[in-house]
Amino acid sequence: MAELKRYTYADVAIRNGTKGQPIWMVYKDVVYDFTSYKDEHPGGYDTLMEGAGIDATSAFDDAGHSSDAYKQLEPYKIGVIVDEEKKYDANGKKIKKQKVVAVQPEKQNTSRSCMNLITCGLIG
Ligand code: HEM
Repeated sequence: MAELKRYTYADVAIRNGTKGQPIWMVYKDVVYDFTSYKDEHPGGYDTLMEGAGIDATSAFDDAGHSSDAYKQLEPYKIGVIVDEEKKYDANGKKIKKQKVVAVQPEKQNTSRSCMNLITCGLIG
C-alpha cells in the first residue's frame, strides 16, 4: 500500500478554495480534498466552505451528519497531518495538551530569602 502524504496545517491553510486553490479540509488529522465535492454537498457550498483550509472536525461533527456522510469522507482522503501537529490519538480522541510551566529562578530566590527572613526572625 502506498504511504500517505504528510501535510502541515500551513499546507492545508493555503488550499482554502480561494484564488483557484483546491478545497482541503482536515478531519481528525486526516487531510481531504473536497474540490470535486463542492457542488454535491447536500448542505450547500457555503456550509462546506466553512471547513475549507482548516481543522473542520468540530464543524463536521456539530452539523449532525449521518453515518452515511461519515462514510463518504473516505474517497476524498489525500494524506495525514504531520506527527508534530497531530491533535488526535490513535483512537480518534483529542490529545490533551500538557501545560508547561517554566520554573522561574527569581521566584525560587524570593521564597528562599523569604525563608531566611522567617528563620532570622525566629532566631534573632
Ligand atoms: C465543515 C464542513 C461541513 C459542514 C459545516 C457541513 C454541514 C452540513 C449541514 C448543515 C448539513 C445539513 C443540511 C440540511 O439538512 O439542509 C449537511 C448535510 C450533509 N453533508 Fe455536510 N457539511 C460539511 C462537510 C461535509 C463533507 C466533507 C461531506 C462528505 C464528503 C458532507 C456530507 C453531507 C451529507 C451526505 C449531508 C446530507 C445529510 C446527511 O447525510 O447527514 N458534509 N452538511
